[in-house]
Amino acid sequence: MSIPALVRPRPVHRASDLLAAYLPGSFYFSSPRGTLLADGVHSRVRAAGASHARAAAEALDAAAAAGVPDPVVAGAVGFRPEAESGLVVPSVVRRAGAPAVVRAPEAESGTSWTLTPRPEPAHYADSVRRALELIGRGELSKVVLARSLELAAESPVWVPALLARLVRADPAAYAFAADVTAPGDPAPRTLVGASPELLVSRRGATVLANPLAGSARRSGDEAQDRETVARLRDSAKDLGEHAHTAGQVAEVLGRFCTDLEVPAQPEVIGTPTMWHLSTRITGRLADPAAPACSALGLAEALHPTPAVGGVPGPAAVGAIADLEPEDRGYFAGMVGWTGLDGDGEWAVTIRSAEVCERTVRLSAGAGIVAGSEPAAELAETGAKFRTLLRALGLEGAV
Ligand SMILES: C=C(O[C@H]1C=CC=C(C(=O)O)[C@@H]1O)C(=O)O
Repeated sequence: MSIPALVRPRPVHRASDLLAAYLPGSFYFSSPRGTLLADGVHSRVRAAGASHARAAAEALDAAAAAGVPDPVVAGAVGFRPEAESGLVVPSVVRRAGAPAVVRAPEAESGTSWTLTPRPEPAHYADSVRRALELIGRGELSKVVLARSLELAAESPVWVPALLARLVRADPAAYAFAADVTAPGDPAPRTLVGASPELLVSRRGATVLANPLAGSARRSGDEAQDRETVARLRDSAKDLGEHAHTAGQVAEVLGRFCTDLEVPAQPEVIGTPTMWHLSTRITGRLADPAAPACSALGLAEALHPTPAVGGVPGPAAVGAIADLEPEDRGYFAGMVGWTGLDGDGEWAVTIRSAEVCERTVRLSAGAGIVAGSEPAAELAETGAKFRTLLRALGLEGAV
């Protein structure tokens, strides 16, 4: 006679209820795989140096021993993991299915904002030129250069409403809101966004990564978008930019997997505001029990992919430090969760903003390769801002 496995029944929630229950300080993450809302802090995960996976595994074991139901490590890690990290084991986790498609609510209007580009567009274009010189000298093949928009509202920004608009505008996105308050912040700080890019997801021994690179603005006009997609699919510059990213992600995952499936050609995927070249890479883990093979361990091994860093990686990270006047903070890092069994899901923190009371700092980057044009990269980063600007009711402001 077989003995039924002991299972802890999970409460059943609706994705829309979890979204409605989000409050600043909670952790929210939704994707086509499901929705997770986490509250309270059972413990904080403090990693020595850049490696969080081992500290996370220890924190999860301790939480399970203390009786925390369904323990997960959740939160965000910045572009420079040694500088910014906000990972916790929450006290309570609620899960639901993927967000449903509903009519996106109109963004608030009537708030007046001041907008400050950081750096000035001309400075960004100049940085692109300098990156092209490095590429011309053979020091780099690709580097992603980012810029930010700093917005200030008249009154505090209500993050739950902003998150709800992001989720409803694109229920298939990796949508998130994570508390990233740092000592010295005048008020709570939240990282919020709707990323199209899955860094890595793990379910049992199966892993999936979905690197994106190579982009075009989505106009909303069907005929024009058909042309744009056809051009993107054939663009040697974008295909090259994409190959750097997909190749590196496949190479890193190959170290952990017994078999890996990498499509020969990227496909084009769309968000409400952009088109991207996309490669879905799947693999089977050789040793799923190793902490390095947890979803967080794999995410750390992959970060920064050339979708946010460049090739070769260390030279690109150095060039970013030299050419970008502002620190990236949590932009172009990772956000997600990992459970006790090592399963989980981590997205790249792009199409995101850090919100602190009345201020919103949103950032976007573009991959620079031989053949890139400063004006086009400036326009591409501007187009990428639209995910957040739309949700703030500010599209067309830049
Ligand atoms: C760095 C960003 O996008 C990355 C992901 C998709 C396409 C990209 C590109 O075409 O440059 C970027 O690598 C961003 O949105 O800020």
